[in-house]
Amino acid sequence: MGFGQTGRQIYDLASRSDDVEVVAIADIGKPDILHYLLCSEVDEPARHTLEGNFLVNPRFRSRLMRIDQPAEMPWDMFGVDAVIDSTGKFRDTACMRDHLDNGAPRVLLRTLPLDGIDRIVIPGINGSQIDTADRMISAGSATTTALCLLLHILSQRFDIECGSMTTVHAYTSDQALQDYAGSDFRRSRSAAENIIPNNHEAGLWLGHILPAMDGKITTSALNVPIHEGCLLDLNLVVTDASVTPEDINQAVRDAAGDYPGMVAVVEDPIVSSDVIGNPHSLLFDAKGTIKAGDHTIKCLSWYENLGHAARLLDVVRLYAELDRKQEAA
Ligand SMILES: NC(=O)c1ccc[n+]([C@@H]2O[C@H](COP(=O)([O-])OP(=O)(O)OC[C@H]3O[C@@H](n4cnc5c(N)ncnc54)[C@H](O)[C@@H]3O)[C@@H](O)[C@H]2O)c1
Repeated sequence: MGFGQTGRQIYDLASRSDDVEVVAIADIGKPDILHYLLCSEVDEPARHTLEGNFLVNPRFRSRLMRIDQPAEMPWDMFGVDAVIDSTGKFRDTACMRDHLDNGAPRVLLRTLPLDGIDRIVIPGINGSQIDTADRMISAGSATTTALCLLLHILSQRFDIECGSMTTVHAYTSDQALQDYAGSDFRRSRSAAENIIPNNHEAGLWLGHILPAMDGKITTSALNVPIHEGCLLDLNLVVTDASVTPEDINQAVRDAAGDYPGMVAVVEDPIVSSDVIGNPHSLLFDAKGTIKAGDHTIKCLSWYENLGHAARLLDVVRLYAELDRKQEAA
């Protein structure tokens, strides 16, 4: 549900996979406009045609439904294995329950939840801990995934006392182009003209993903006037005063191979536009690591939304594989 930037990226990735099919799409948008938006951003628009209310690609046909509430979407008619909710609107358990009550065996949020759910799954970190009983799931967010992957890698090599993360984030579609009264003071200011400080919820949920990091990392965001490409700025206080920036860089280089397609290290002096279209969830910037005093290390990493769309499909696959094993047992 939600055929926005993330939904379209998921759909295009699925259309080029050999295992995931999108059978139905719920959005408030008209089918011809959704198709137009999809074609405006994919590499091969000719692969995607609109036939009545169906989006069609060489692998599958997806029924477009103009529905704006999870309680109204008849998932049982489509026999789905899972629903991905990428509207950003239905983040509480009551709405997730509506998806389940309408025949979705599982619902996967594209972003962090508002209240307690069964599990937050970050592939590469806790994907092996999933359970067949999980029904309400979140795949975190692009920022949460980048942060957790980096903390996971560094905490296996270094003792981290505490730290702070700021994501320098591309604007999101819920921000106003012009000043416009919203629910939050700063987010009511023009996204096109301002650096806008925001809270970031990743810190609240870190303990669910990396228990050892619970309460140790504060998180915030600066939304900036660029369309795509985000920079994770992580400052860590490490116990060992002898740790050097090169030690940190080498730890990430050594670990990157354990996270194929998810983590990579860039040695070139890149900028945000260089990361557009990069499917990694964490692109560690080896030139960005510096040290202050004896214990404070600062490092930079890049990511963009496409990597998160890929991780959402990874989470769908993790549960499909678990179900297959369960059925075979
Ligand atoms: N893209 C990012 O970098 C990013 C980062 C953090 C959080 N988010 C949040 O995650 C959510 C999804 O991200 P996105 O970039 O795909 O957003 P998006 O705005 O591009 O997509 C949201 C889609 O959901 C649809 N939608 C909205 N309300 C709906 C409803 N009631 N019923 C059915 N469909 C509905 C919209 O028409 C749109 O197509 C947004 O809330 C966004 O703010 C995005």
